[in-house]
Amino acid sequence: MAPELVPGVPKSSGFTRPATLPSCAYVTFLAGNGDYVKGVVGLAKGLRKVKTAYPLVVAVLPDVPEDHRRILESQGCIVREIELVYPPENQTQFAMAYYVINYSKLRIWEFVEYDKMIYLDGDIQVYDNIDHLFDLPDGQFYAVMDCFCEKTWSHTPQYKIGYCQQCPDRVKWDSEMGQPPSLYFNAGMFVFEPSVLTYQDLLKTVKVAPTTTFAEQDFLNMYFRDIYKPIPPVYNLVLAMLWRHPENVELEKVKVVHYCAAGSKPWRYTGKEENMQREDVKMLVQKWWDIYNDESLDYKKQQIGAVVAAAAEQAVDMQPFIEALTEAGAFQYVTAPSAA
Ligand SMILES: O=c1ccn([C@@H]2O[C@H](COP(=O)(O)OP(=O)(O)O)[C@@H](O)[C@H]2O)c(=O)[nH]1
Ligand SMILES: OC[C@H]1O[C@H](O[C@@H]2[C@@H](O)[C@H](O)[C@@H](O)[C@H](O)[C@@H]2O)[C@H](O)[C@@H](O)[C@H]1O
Ligand SMILES: [Mn+2]
Repeated sequence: MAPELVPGVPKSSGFTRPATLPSCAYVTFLAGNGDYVKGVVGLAKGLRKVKTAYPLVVAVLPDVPEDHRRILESQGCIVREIELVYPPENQTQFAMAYYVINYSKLRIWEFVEYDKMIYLDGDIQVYDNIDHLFDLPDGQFYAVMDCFCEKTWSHTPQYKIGYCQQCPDRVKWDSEMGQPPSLYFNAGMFVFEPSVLTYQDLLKTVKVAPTTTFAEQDFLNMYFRDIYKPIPPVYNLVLAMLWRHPENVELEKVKVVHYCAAGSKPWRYTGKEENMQREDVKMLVQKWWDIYNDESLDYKKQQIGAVVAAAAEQAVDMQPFIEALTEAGAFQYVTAPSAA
């Protein structure tokens, strides 16, 4: 009999996979012992809520403490330790000082047990299933176009003349300034194919690349410029788009929200920063918390529920197991419909 197909299970897990079925996974990045772990827990629960068929791998730097790693594993994440990637010696002032650690995202190209991965920042939430992105044609780098209108871009020529790729006709690029900037993506979400050759070339190139304000985001845009393919903004709503380009946003259709505007990280939200009192921002922050606080989305409860439902379907009497588990305090359990 053909081996059971378990989509997204890495080959190394002992399952036999037909060569034709690609192995896919979501991957995020976690550094430090701070509160970004809440972002990753929220992401894991959000992906479960939209019933993704694929696992979430968390690439952790060595400074992520054991207890945070245990929390992530208890939420069904695959925790993989990676080494720090140091950017070359530089005098550049990054837009955010902590961007210096973001170069370590490059390590995910080494996860070659997966044929295709979707990278998601820890400050992203997925509100609709996006598994279909794994079916995009190979050989391209897919991501959503960023916006140049936030103050974080004030150092750039495009900001100085008010040009933004989100609305190239509002203020046209002045050809006297040379070529307009190439299409530029936000590196908080992208679809890519792990590869040892690409990984080695990335690490070699980053050592000699100029360091710039948006650190690894700028570097990835330079590196993948020739194969970058924009995908619709519903797959990565850079929050500032709500007030910078509302004409490009249909909020009810948005599948992925990126809480990257200053003050918008839900787990740190105070509402004090600019734009943070907007009704749409407050709604999106609440939406994130509703998932984060939803215990029915916790990994353990979901798994037991799935096992019992499957057993009920196969008319297996789970009562003795449920009584034993309940006595052991494993969970407050609503008895599954009787198999009879
Ligand atoms: O202290 C930190 C800062 C950043 N990150 C990771 O690096 C990503 C990029 O940083 P951030 O999202 O804050 O950048 P932004 O998208 O806001 O520019 C985060 O989403 C996290 O996955 C982290 O784990 N710990
Ligand atoms: O290290 C550089 C970072 O650059 C990007 O964030 C920026 C960028 O998108 C600007 O365009 C926005 O104005 C800004 O708000 C936002 O924080 C990525 O989201 C993040 O993952 C990371 O790569
Ligand atoms: Mn982010």
